[in-house]
Amino acid sequence: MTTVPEYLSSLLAPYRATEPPPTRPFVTLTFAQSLDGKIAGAEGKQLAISGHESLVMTHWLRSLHDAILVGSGTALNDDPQLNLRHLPPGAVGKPPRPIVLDSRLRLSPTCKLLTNYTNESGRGPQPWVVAYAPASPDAEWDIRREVLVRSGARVLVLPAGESPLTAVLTLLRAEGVRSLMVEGGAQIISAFFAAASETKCVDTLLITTAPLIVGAAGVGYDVPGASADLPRTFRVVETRLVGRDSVVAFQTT
Ligand SMILES: NC(=O)C1=CN([C@@H]2O[C@H](COP(=O)(O)OP(=O)(O)OC[C@H]3O[C@@H](n4cnc5c(N)ncnc54)[C@H](O)[C@@H]3O)[C@@H](O)[C@H]2O)C=CC1
Ligand SMILES: Nc1nc(O)c(N)c(N[C@@H]2O[C@H](COP(=O)(O)O)[C@@H](O)[C@H]2O)n1
Repeated sequence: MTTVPEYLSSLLAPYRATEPPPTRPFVTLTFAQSLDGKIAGAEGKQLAISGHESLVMTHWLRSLHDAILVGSGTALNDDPQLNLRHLPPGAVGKPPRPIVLDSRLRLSPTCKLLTNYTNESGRGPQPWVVAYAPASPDAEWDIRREVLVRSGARVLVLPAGESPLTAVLTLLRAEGVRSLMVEGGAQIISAFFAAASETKCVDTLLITTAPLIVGAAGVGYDVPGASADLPRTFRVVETRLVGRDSVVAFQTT
């Protein structure tokens, strides 16, 4: 198949056909988990949770968004590429802009996101790093920023302190991002669940569950007040088997 699966394009059609709110992009929160709700192994070890078919699905989903966001924990731990390399040969898809939410500018200047950008002849979009300004002048922070910029990143800076995710989303919308796919990791997923229940800032939630048990030492995520709040925030719109994995899609109520 060389075009986006119909169920994915229909899922996002309402958002792709309309203008997002002025304060945020359309947001899709998505991740892969085991049957026991783990997204990584002990000590954050990256796991191949998705089977081949659902991994391809995730790459099609990436192609339907302007940008894809991960936290700095994921960027440091997994050194992801966030591109479309698992699409089948001949497939045409627009690569999303990678964005790392990196409060303290910990991203490595030699990470794949930056080296892919600077080394590739047919470059994808420039990676953006969203950071928070230091509370007081900090020469080391200034150097880290300079190094990242020289290594190919665009660094966007929010005011000092942990800005709420709504401020991050407003900044990205002001910078022209109309649709944002959020892939993780654990802290970011938990923060988006909390923000979704408070402000309904997640339009689509798509969870891939693989038939694996990781065990108690694996990394999970938190959903505040889940049993009461999830149905108030999201309704199920699609459940399907994708290869050996089950995929459940929710949209905001
Ligand atoms: N199975 C899956 O689909 C995925 C699994 N993962 C796994 O997740 C793990 C990494 O997760 P974490 O260590 O929790 O790191 P994370 O990727 O959630 O990043 C956390 C960092 O994000 C930044 N941040 C900025 N604003 C924030 C806010 N409002 N709330 C929370 N964080 C904010 C902070 O610098 C914080 O340290 C890795 O083991 C990785 O393999 C990551 C993505 C997807
Ligand atoms: N969909 C999905 N399935 C898994 O099994 C995973 N481990 C992840 N992880 C996420 O994908 C990122 C890696 O992306 P690249 O393959 O390098 O493009 C990783 O950092 C997690 O965000 N996702």
